[in-house]
Amino acid sequence: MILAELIKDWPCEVQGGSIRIQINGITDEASQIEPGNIFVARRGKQHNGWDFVSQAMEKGAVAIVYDQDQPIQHAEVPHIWVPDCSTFLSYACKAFVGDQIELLKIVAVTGTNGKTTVTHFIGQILQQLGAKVAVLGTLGLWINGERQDQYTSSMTTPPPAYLYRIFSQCVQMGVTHVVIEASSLGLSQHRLDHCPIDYGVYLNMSRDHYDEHGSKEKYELAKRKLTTLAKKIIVNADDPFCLSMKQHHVRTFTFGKYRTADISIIHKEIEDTSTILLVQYLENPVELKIPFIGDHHQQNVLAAVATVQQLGYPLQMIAPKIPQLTLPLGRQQEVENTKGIRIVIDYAHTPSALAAVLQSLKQTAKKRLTVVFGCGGDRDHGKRQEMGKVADCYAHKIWLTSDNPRREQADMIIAQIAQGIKLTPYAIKINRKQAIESAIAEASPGDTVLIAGKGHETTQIIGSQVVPFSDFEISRAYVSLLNMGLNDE
Ligand SMILES: CC(=O)N[C@H]1[C@@H](OP(=O)(O)OP(=O)(O)OC[C@H]2O[C@@H](n3ccc(=O)[nH]c3=O)[C@H](O)[C@@H]2O)O[C@H](CO)[C@@H](O)[C@@H]1O[C@H](C)C(=O)N[C@@H](C)C(=O)N[C@H](CCC(=O)O)C(=O)O
Ligand SMILES: Nc1ncnc2c1ncn2[C@@H]1O[C@H](COP(=O)(O)OP(=O)(O)OP(=O)(O)O)[C@@H](O)[C@H]1O
Ligand SMILES: N[C@H](CCC[C@H](N)C(=O)O)C(=O)O
Repeated sequence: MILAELIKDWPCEVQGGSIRIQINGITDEASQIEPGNIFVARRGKQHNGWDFVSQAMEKGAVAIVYDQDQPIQHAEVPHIWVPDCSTFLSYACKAFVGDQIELLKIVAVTGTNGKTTVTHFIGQILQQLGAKVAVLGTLGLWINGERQDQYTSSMTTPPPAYLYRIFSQCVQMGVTHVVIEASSLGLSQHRLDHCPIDYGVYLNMSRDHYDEHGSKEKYELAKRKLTTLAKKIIVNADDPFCLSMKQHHVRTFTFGKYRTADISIIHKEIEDTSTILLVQYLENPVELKIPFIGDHHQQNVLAAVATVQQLGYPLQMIAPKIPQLTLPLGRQQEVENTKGIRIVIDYAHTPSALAAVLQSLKQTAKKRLTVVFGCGGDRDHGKRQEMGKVADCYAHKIWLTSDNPRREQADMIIAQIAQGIKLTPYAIKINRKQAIESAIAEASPGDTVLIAGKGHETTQIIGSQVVPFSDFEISRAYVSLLNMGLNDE
């Protein structure tokens, strides 16, 4: 593509070089520049992209985009001033891949909890119905249920330089539907600004990321942005915030527990490990046999069913696919053992997620319920005490430990969580491996041990160090020691 063509419809001022040059990509990460790319020198909270212009030039950048008052450094290439680098980045990455992505049906799911779960449920249902589906989010890129290891962004909602490259690859591979997670930070940081989203799904709204956004209001405003990006919104009518999104869009569809929703639950039965819902849309009720229990999973399945219905598949075709649904990695993942203890790994890292998973485990717990968890460093401080309160409410024993302390002190984070615990006995073990092993060692047959917060994660971030760490592998290794009797006293 010719640079002049790319920038002709965007407000900008150009100095130096020529804009009649061929470009072959755009990025704001200097280390990712390949010869022929444009470097967008974006100012962030940690760094100023302008400081990496020389690195970008050495790697072969052919133009620099910036939005600050800076003297030109490399007059041999065009310096393009734009009002805002982040929105330009989103616009330019989309323009670079062109109209081909209009061939894709794009669904974006937002909510405090359940985005990964619902995107994967939608993907699983569509795949069973014969579509070729890409699912993109916290667990990376999956196409028809297979993880694509070549995909490298660690973000839930990938920045534009990744997003549009993936869309373009999806078109080449014959993908028909792309289901993405729209995180609040992804929305506020303009990662999705020019994305042609057909359906925006609003799942739920509660506390998370208040510090990163600056306030509860700014977090909510970020979530609201999806109403301006999606052609139609699909809304959880049981959640007041989600329902209020109807005021901001003319095309809405609702799902929920009550008959006022477009798709609603008219009858429910809970069995040992499954839930049967009778749901209704217009006059035809259908039965959904959900292979899990827990109110949150009813919400997730209903959201997925509503979305697939809106994509054009009748409920009668969707219903037979529901019993085959599986939870994504690290979501209520069981660790098998011969000691009769139920050990569950789960990604709950917000107060409402922790409440949801503890509530559903309590429904089936035969004896005591123990929870092992911590809270992430450099993330919302206010949720820590709230998570302490939730654990206090449901568990018989709490083990407080580290969860990616990042640049904070793990013991300080734990002290903030402990402020929420009033009645339940708790123990502190900063070393997460020891905390997990102690909780399992202390459990008796019939007890349930929930290890929450890190789910599928395979690392622990301490300061600037990233060390291998998996709740699942540590628990599995420990139970196999127990199974061999090596740890019996
Ligand atoms: C708060 C936040 O989201 N920050 C993201 C944001 O940082 P930032 O805007 O402050 O950028 P910065 O790091 O100051 O860098 C400024 C510019 O310099 C460039 N740079 C920087 C350093 C360098 O060596 N070379 C270089 O070129 C950067 O690419 C960037 O263009 O842009 C960076 C580059 O894309 C991201 O790495 C960074 O994610 C941080 C690491 C992060 O952890 N984000 C998390 C909180 C996040 O976004 N999470 C949500 C999911 C949340 C959820 O699901 O609950 C997500 O969508 O992933
Ligand atoms: N609908 C829901 N309501 C409340 N909690 C939920 C819901 N769905 C899932 N959870 C809980 O939240 C945890 C994380 O789920 P999931 O990964 O699907 O959410 P997410 O929104 O994608 O999180 P993140 O974007 O931070 O990765 C689950 O392990 C479960 O404990
Ligand atoms: N997407 C979330 C995941 C948090 C997971 C938890 N283990 C933590 O590190 O806080 C975030 O980046 O805030």
